[in-house]
Amino acid sequence: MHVENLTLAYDAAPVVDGLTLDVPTGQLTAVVGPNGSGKSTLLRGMSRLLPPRSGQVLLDGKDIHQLPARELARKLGVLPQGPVTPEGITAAELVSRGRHPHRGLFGRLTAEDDAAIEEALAAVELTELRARPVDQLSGGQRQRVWIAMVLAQGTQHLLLDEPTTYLDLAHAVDVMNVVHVAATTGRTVVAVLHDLTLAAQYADHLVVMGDGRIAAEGRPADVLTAALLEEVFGLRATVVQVGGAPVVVPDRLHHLPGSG
Ligand SMILES: Nc1ncnc2c1ncn2[C@@H]1O[C@H](COP(=O)(O)OP(=O)(O)OP(=O)(O)O)[C@@H](O)[C@H]1O
Repeated sequence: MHVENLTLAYDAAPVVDGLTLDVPTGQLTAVVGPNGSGKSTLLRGMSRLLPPRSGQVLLDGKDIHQLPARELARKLGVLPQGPVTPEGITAAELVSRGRHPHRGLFGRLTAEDDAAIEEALAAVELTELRARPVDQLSGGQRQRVWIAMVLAQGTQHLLLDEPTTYLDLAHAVDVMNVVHVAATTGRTVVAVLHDLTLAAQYADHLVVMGDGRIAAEGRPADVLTAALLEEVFGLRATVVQVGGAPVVVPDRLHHLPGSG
């Protein structure tokens, strides 16, 4: 996947500003950055939810806006920020919607569809809750159902906007493990993440956004430095290496009122 000189806007001012990004194939790319830096907007632009002001997004060498919707849905799975759950739908029904792009003329689920749905539910440990209405699940369980839906779609490319929102740390790690497995089995994953430590632990490639542009990108250990955190996030922190990946320890004293 390649983003070329992409500019995105909701009104006059660009929110993503002439951004170029070569997404490494078959790897996990994490996009981090302060609130409002344009991460979700970038993902919307990459998934055709928002048309570009200028520039383009290429998938397998083709402009995503030139691809028929069904073909795009077979190649690209998207977890948007805050997806709206249809009323009364069960977990298994919602996950089965991930199979829509693959369904034939009469729309019946095939054995292959059933297997993909079961595998996705199991991957996020929701098999037992499959018959429950999604609007009766906890925020974290609901988030996992949506992730299962995207996984069931079985696409080569995945765009995930904050997949670990609402999740406790153990479930966040479980979901990141699932995402990591997807990447190690050849799928290309781009995930917006807020937790810098999780991002650094899992990402092959880290993209740091600041003000609609890429402030830095590369291997997490090279990118995530104290100087960058101060410059882009306005955060004073110490970065320590654990198991070869950087861990961010905020220097909270600098943020306490009256601490100067
Ligand atoms: N639908 C919209 N209409 C108008 N402006 C928007 C819309 N969505 C986002 N914006 C603005 O675009 C800018 C970037 O927002 P975006 O959601 O892409 O940032 P983000 O980096 O994902 O932030 P966060 O970390 O808070 O989720 C912000 O200034 C935001 O107010």
